[in-house]
Amino acid sequence: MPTCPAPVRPLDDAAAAALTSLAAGLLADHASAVSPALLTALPGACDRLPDAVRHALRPVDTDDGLFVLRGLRLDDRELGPTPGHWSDAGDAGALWDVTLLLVSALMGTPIAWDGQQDGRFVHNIVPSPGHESEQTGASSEVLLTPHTEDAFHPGRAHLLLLCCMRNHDRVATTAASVRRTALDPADVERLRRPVAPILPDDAYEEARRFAGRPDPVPTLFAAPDGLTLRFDPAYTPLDGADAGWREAYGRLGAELARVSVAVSLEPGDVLVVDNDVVVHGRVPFTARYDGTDRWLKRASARVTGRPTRPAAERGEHGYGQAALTAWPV
Ligand SMILES: O=C(O)CCC(=O)C(=O)O
Ligand SMILES: [Fe+2]
Repeated sequence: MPTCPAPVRPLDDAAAAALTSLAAGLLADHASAVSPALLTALPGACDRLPDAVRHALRPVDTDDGLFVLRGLRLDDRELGPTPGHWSDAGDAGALWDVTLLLVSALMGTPIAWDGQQDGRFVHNIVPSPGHESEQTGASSEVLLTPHTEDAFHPGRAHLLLLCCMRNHDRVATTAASVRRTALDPADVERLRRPVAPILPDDAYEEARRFAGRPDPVPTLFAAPDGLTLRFDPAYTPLDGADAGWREAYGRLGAELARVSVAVSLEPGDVLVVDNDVVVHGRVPFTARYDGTDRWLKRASARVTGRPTRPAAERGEHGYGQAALTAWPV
């Protein structure tokens, strides 16, 4: 797998400084990165950024379905130890939470989930003892299979943002764009039919106890700009699917593996992924558990009016989960 052929969007020093000082000002005004008032102040703060910065921070607009924003400065010596678990993170790296929220707010509306990481809008992704083999951000020893983020839910993000705090071992995030695959039109037709459901992942304890019937959902969707996908094989039971559909699903997985790129994020990088076009994952690694582990911050945003998903999704129950938005929309 090639390492980082992902498109890089450079942020020049002036733009990086404007963003960082805006984030520092917001954090000083609100004392904590998890303050609800800070969230509602984000759009007004974004309006104060120069046009050039706003342009550099436009959403993903190519068939790669992703880019790496590079240019924000992060000094490892100023960062405390990597938390051992997301629940120990507290205010660690809070300036980066606010920076990531600003980048998200420039592209859409940040969202969060009651049932994930205490409803925080910025998640801490760190390897945690006891979770090594899970299919969640806290794992390490296993391949995190390529997936659409929060694929089980109709309110999932359009954009996923991963900001790298620390990555000494250069562990790669993987990403594959459905628009780079070469699929047989007959397979596309099959996979556009709602055949198998996608269950909530292990990060959502409450949703996993939901008693309602899981609805089958389409895997592919023909949007006006090209194909989009909703794909999470680790949480997709295939028992109700016929053999032809299963084979097509397998060929989609193989094509995504063929076009997959490995992005080894550097401190200060923000990987922006179009969650309708690209599935992402992570290669296996061995956790250090000594305070110097890999550490990412993750935010999610919705972009209103995007024609990238079937209208029928709006009728889904979402396993009783509701996304929270940073401000009323
Ligand atoms: O650790 C990574 O590179 C990606 C993990 C992941 O899938 C996520 O944070 O949503
Ligand atoms: Fe993910």
